[in-house]
Amino acid sequence: MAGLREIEKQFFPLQKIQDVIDLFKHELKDNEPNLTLMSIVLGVIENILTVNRAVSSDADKSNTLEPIFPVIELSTIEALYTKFVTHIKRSVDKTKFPDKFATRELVKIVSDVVWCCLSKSFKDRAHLQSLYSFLTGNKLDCFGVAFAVVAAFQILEYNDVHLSLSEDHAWVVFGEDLKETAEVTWHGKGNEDKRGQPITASVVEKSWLYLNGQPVICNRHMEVAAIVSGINPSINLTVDSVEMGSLQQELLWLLYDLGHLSKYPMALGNLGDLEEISPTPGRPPPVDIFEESIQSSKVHYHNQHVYPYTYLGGYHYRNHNYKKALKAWAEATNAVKNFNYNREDEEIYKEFLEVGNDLIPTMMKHVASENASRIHQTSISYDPDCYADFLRFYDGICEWEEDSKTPVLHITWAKQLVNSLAKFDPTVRKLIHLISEDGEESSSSSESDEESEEEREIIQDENRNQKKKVKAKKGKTHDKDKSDKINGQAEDS
Ligand SMILES: CC1(C)CN=C(N2CCN(c3ncnc4sc(C(F)(F)C(F)(F)F)cc34)CC2)S1
Repeated sequence: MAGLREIEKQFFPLQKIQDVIDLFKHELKDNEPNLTLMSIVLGVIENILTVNRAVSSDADKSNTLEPIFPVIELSTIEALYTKFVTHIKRSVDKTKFPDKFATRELVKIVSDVVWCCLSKSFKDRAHLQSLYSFLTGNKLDCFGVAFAVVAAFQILEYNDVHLSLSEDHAWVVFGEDLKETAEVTWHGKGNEDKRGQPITASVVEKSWLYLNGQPVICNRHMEVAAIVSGINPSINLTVDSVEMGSLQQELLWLLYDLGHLSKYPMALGNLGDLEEISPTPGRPPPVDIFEESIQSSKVHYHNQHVYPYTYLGGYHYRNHNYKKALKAWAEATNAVKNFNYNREDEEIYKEFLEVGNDLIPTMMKHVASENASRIHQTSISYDPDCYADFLRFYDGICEWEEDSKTPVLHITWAKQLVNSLAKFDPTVRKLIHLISEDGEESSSSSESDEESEEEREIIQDENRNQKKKVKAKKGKTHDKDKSDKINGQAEDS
């Protein structure tokens, strides 16, 4: 790939959101959309609208209706574009790699070409995902490094190297019919990077971090979807740039209409979140988009993705549809239960920790206070479906922990389970049938005192097991802050 093509230059200067949409529309018509150009353009705009927000000295535009979209000059973009292309072409001697397809050795070299320029400072800050961040600040986050490697291979004219995405990690696939894999970036904190290594079946099996072999394998158009999905409109922890959010939303609808989100559940989830914040007239409601995300995971990834359900659960929780939230969360643990939890799966652990120990307890409290004022029948604490989904949520967490090297549950989980369980009315606890996987039914019409006796046994078992586990864990290595918590708990309990 040489310098910018004449046709690309004609879109500049970019002066409004529509100009960016037009540029992306043009690039997406091409079977080799220019990843480097689009990443730099989005990075420049994001930087101006979130990091270095220009506030005019006279009437501060931010309090008028007038948009503050920056003017993006061709010269700015071309200088950065040339810098990246030159850096890549100067660092890789293609004559040594005559093959049409990339080799593992070449993937490692290109990963090193990106890696060697990175500053060792913070990597999990916001706005470090684009080539703009790489070229102006020598900083990239985990996703950004993997994307930069793929963009570099496009410049080197290899069309077999593509981005492979799980729900918390990125790597590349390459070679004839993409059957090779390689780590090109790091993951998480305190983990040695494994760059250059293949992702083997034993690493992938029952691993959420590698989605049990069902990652999103991108083509060039889905790689454009990944950089659009990776746009971060946040100005700070509480304020988002309206213009950046609108640009992301419109670009995601463009990609959606072209069919490039159909196999990308997280991008659909991101779009659903944006539609909740600011609905686009004539477009489907957020729940339909979250449903498409779930369907995409079912159809293309054997329902192994978890985030589609937590997107939906979060949406229903925020909108006080507590019954539907519980159903989505039960389906989320139904997906995660097939994995074995390990120390690199912390992100999904934190999701479920928040659901089990914050969102559900808050919901049950909220509902309890509502009960006083509302007719009982409609409340979730009287609804057997809700109770069943509540139990399925925890059953999935327990099955996730089974056979895992790293424990999931600790005393706080058991305490919150007991608190939430007690918020369901005793009558509702008689109305459900517990059917085990081998179809064996346990009677549900048992007398309440027998039932509550049985439940007391379950809870006592749980506490006994927890105490055993907590004692055992004292000697076992675990992720730092959790073991501190557990040891702390052990003292209290
Ligand atoms: C339901 C949620 C808690 C709300 N946001 C969620 N996101 C936000 C967006 N997000 C994503 N959205 C689009 N694409 C990707 S690729 C990716 C990743 F593979 F992990 C990477 F590349 F390592 F960072 C992450 C991610 C990660 C998950 S999950």
